[in-house]
Amino acid sequence: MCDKLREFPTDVATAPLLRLSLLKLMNHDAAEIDRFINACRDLGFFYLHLDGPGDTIQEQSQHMFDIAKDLFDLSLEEKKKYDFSAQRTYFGYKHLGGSVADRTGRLDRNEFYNASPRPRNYYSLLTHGQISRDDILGTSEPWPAPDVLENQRLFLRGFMKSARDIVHLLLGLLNDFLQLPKDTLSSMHRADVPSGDHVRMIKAPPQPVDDKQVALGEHTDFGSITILFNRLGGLQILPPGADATWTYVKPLSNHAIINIGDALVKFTNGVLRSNIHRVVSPPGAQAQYPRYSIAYFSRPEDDVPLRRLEGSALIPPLEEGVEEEVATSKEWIIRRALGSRPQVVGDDAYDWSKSSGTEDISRRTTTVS
Ligand SMILES: O=C(O)CCC(=O)C(=O)O
Ligand SMILES: [Fe+2]
Repeated sequence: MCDKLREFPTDVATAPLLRLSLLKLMNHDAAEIDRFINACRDLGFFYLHLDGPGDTIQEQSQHMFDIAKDLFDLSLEEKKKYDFSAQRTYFGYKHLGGSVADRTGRLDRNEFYNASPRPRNYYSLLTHGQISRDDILGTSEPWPAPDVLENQRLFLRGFMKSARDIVHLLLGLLNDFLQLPKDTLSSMHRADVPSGDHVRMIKAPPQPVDDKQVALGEHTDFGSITILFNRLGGLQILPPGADATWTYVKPLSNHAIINIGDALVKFTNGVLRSNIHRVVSPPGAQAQYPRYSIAYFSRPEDDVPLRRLEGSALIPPLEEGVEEEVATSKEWIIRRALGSRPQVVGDDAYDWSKSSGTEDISRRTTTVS
């Protein structure tokens, strides 16, 4: 399949992510499931080979890149009409430099747009029986959206449905591994209940050769599982351990990049790992091109408390004396997503700790598991 990957330099070290097969996981191949579990525990990042059952989402992801290009080609004035952050939502547009990207207070070098699968009044329509419960992913954007997205609403919905199917397969396998009561994880990710699920389109322009900075600041993802499509390098992960150094994740054709987010770390008291990652300028000759990426974020339903789950012998108890600071999924995401935006939280955006997630657990510098 032609997916416009550009040549990745051969002299750059890359992260040794496992390459897992969607087909094998769907077929409950025991060895593949073991590899999957190891990937979720050790790094929290892996490649998912999509050929076969993932052909549709691969095709959809190609089209998502076209949509992203059309979207970001709009004028800044037009795009800013869809910045709703003053209304304390992370849905909508974030302009270039709209968030703090590192501890020294430098600003990011990317713009992005978070598109929700549901119409703004989806839940009230649902309550009043005006749309059916099995109209799983809604039919429009929750907030006003530019025509380039409005016109693609059905398509976006199809893409998100494909992504959700993969997420639910993976949640089911994790549920089995953790020996949690059946459907514990999937029942916290129901499609017809409010959640922060969305697709993000990102664009990072080429940076001045002599002034390259972090394009997207280091973070762990806030939710459960992320499905990411990359064509250019630039994504880097920080493996566990005190001596770890940033390592590029090389985009592979016919593969998505999957990673675990904070919610699964909290649910499992650190059995699963949410890896710290960031985006820098693409390596080598790739740096001259604008970098687009597409991410689907799956998050627990808004009201789900992010805390250790009961009911699994595999999830260790909290350490003696440790009390969990419990936030709901929605509170956690709002704090993290908007906490680094000066436009929303003022000077607090420069206090890195105020928008942090499970990074300290992710480093694994104090405990060995
Ligand atoms: O653009 C990428 O490759 C990664 C984006 C990312 O980590 C995010 O949006 O959370
Ligand atoms: Fe991320």
